[in-house]
Amino acid sequence: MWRRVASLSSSISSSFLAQTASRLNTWESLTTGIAQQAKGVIAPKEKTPFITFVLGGPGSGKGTQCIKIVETFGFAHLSAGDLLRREIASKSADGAMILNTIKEGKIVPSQVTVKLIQKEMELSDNHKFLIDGFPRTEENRVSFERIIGVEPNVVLFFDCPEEEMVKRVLNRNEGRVDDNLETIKKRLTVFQALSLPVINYYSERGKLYTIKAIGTEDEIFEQVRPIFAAFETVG
Ligand SMILES: Nc1ncnc2c1ncn2[C@@H]1O[C@H](COP(=O)(O)OP(=O)(O)O)[C@@H](O)[C@H]1O
Ligand SMILES: Nc1ccn([C@H]2C[C@H](O)[C@@H](COP(=O)(O)OP(=O)(O)O)O2)c(=O)n1
Ligand SMILES: [Mg+2]
Repeated sequence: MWRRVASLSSSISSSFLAQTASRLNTWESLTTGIAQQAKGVIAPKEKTPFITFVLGGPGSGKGTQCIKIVETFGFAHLSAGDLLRREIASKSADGAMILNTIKEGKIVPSQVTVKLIQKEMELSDNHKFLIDGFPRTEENRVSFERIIGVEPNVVLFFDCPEEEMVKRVLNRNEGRVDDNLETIKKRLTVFQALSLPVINYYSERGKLYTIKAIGTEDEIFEQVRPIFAAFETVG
């Protein structure tokens, strides 16, 4: 599990820690390093993480399908957009910059977003993560790999016609500052220019699962379900 514990036994030998460190390899950066474990701050994560990136244009249904995946397969849902909106609401130092970026339909600097994702991953007891709306740019992707130190197991792409995405976003009714025609148009341009290359990257690496994101929510989920069911069977 991913739980933090108050202390590790002070009798843990350095050779044990060395072995643990080598087993953890990719997780050292995420868990702030083995040195802190030696100090008794953080317990080793017991399970290898299973990471799914959830991609698709604005309004393609990522968040809606993530809720179903969580209910059915027990993932932790980390929405990059929700984490950024939480920063705005908390009036943190980056809040004003994030708000302006989102209003403009642009992408927040990767370091900010990756740090928020990293914090949520560290705090989670789960080892299965749905990272929704990330990576949206090559810079996002490279930054995650550098800071977190792992690659996704699965990348879902919700492929939806633009006119359907626009219709859905304009009807979303969640009071979002970016759910207006002007911002959506900008977001669609950013999606084509910056997000499609990331989708192509994962396609070339054989990690991409493309979902035809039209039809009812349940019909779409029936395309999603077998992808995760297959991984459950494997282990
Ligand atoms: N299959 C669907 N058909 C019609 N509307 C949908 C469908 N899936 C989601 N929606 C609605 O479209 C809007 C955008 O969905 P959302 O899940 O927020 O997309 P995203 O996270 O990709 O922007 C929401 O109001 C949602 O209720
Ligand atoms: N990786 C990300 C994800 C979201 N953002 C910003 C810019 C996006 O337009 C907004 C909203 O993202 P969100 O995923 O919530 O949007 P949709 O659910 O696709 O409509 O947040 C970002 O800068 N970087
Ligand atoms: Mg969303």
